[in-house]
Amino acid sequence: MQLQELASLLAVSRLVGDGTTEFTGVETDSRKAGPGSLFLCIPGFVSDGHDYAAQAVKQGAVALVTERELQLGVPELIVKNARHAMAAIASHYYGYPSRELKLIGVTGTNGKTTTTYLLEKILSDAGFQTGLMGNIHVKIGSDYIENQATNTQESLALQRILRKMADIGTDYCIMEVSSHGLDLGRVKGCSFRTGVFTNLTQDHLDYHGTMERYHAAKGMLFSRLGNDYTPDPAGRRYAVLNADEPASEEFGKLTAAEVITYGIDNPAADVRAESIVMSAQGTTFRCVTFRGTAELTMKLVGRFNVYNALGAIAAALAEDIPLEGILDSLSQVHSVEGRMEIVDAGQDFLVLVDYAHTPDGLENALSTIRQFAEGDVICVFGCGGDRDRAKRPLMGGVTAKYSDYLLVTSDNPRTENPEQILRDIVPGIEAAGFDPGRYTLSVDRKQAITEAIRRAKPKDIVLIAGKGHETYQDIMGVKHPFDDRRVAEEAIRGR
Ligand SMILES: CC(=O)N[C@H]1[C@@H](OP(=O)(O)OP(=O)(O)OC[C@H]2O[C@@H](n3ccc(=O)[nH]c3=O)[C@H](O)[C@@H]2O)O[C@H](CO)[C@@H](O)[C@@H]1O[C@H](C)C(=O)N[C@@H](C)C(=O)N[C@H](CCC(=O)O)C(=O)O
Ligand SMILES: Nc1ncnc2c1ncn2[C@@H]1O[C@H](COP(=O)(O)OP(=O)(O)OP(=O)(O)O)[C@@H](O)[C@H]1O
Ligand SMILES: N[C@H](CCC[C@H](N)C(=O)O)C(=O)O
Ligand SMILES: [Mg+2]
Repeated sequence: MQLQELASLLAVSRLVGDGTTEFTGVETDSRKAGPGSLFLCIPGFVSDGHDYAAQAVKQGAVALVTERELQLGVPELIVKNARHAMAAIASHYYGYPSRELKLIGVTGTNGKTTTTYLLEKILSDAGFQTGLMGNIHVKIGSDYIENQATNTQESLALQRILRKMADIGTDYCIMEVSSHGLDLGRVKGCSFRTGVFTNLTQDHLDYHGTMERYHAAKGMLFSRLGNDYTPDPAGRRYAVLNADEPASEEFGKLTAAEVITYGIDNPAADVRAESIVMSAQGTTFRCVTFRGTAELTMKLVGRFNVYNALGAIAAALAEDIPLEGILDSLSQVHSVEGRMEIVDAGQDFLVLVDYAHTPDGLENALSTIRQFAEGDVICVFGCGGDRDRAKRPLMGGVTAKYSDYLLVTSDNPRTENPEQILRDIVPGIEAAGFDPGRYTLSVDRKQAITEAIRRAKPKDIVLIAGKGHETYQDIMGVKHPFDDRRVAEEAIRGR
């Protein structure tokens, strides 16, 4: 492709040098920029891509997209906003792949991974070729690539993945859309078929600053849904909204897409769960929809998973998948990796690994466990570093409310002092009036898990929260191998 072709994408841009310069690849990371590539200079949070342009040119980059003239001996396309330009360029370079498949985005504070997983199962069981993008892995055809990057990829990586999916004839791509992804324009250029909203509770205030701005970021997914009322079913757009969530009303107004709602409490929801019966083995409910009513028995536990199932059902019904088929698929799901996952090494108490890492996630996980607990509830948890600090005491308060014993430990401290993160959690535990003799603080997560398991008596439940499927612990930028499930198994065997 020639550089001048990209200049035509943006009205406010300026070409310096030979516009006919051909490039054969696009990169934002100088370390990967090879001969013949176009290097995009992105100003980041830690460093500025412009500072790496010279390195990229040295490695063979033949042209640059920049926000200021760099004069490095190669042609430059100077743009106002490199991040926005990246999204436009990525979409163009990869040939607008989201137009060649049906893209379903799931956003919300909690439940994105679970909902995408359920929807992918339903659609693939219905005979469609599916792709998946989320923070456990990226699935392209039958290839699974573990996702070590962000939940929602940068636009360049995202469009590249969508191109691969489109090329192998993928019918549906189901992806998690994070608030960072929306705010940083990572999904600009994505033509979404459907947006699904799960819920909005506190998280990521370090990034968004206020709940209002966090709310507004989530709303972007819905304001983006098509404005072009195509009568052809293939061109229709749907906003699948949780009718029990206050934010849904506004998201419904933001979108031109057809709104389909789901819920438990709101009787006006288009897809509802009635007569819910929950147990430690699973959940049964009557599913009342605009395409009939049927009963579902699923192995997923907790009221929050009823919501996740309803969101998936509503989105699948919009795709004309028969209700019986949908419920049949859901009844087969055992658990989603790292979400209320049982660790069984033959012990006489229950050990669960769950990804709850927000106050609401913990409230859901623990209140569900409390309903079934016959013995004590022992909870191991921590809070991630370089993330929302305001949620730390709240997480302390929630765990104190539902647990009999707490082991407060490190999650991913990242670049923060692990001891300080623990100190930020404690005021919430104290404010809840929790007995100081019933909690311990230790930055060593392995030790905390081992101690929790040593303490467990028959019929107790140990919840190890926060890291779910993660197979590493990020300490000062170094990812040390760590898997809560393996550590728990070892501790059980070592008892
Ligand atoms: C705050 C944030 O979103 N940061 C993301 C951002 O990093 P950054 O802006 O700091 O990038 P940077 O390191 O300063 O580099 C700037 C530019 O210089 C380039 N560079 C850098 C070094 C070099 O040697 N050569 C070079 O060319 C980089 O490739 C980049 O283009 O761009 C990086 C590259 O795409 C991301 O990996 C990184 O995500 C980090 C890992 C992150 O922690 N993100 C979190 C906050 C996040 O996005 N989370 C959401 C929320 C999940 C949820 O809902 O719970 C998610 O979607 O995952
Ligand atoms: N609908 C829901 N409402 C509230 N809590 C939920 C819901 N679904 C799951 N959870 C809790 O939140 C945790 C994370 O769930 P899941 O991974 O599906 O969310 P996510 O939105 O993908 O999270 P992330 O933003 O980190 O990608 C689960 O382990 C569970 O404890
Ligand atoms: N997508 C979330 C994951 C948090 C997982 C938890 N283990 C932590 O490190 O805080 C985030 O980036 O905030
Ligand atoms: Mg997720």
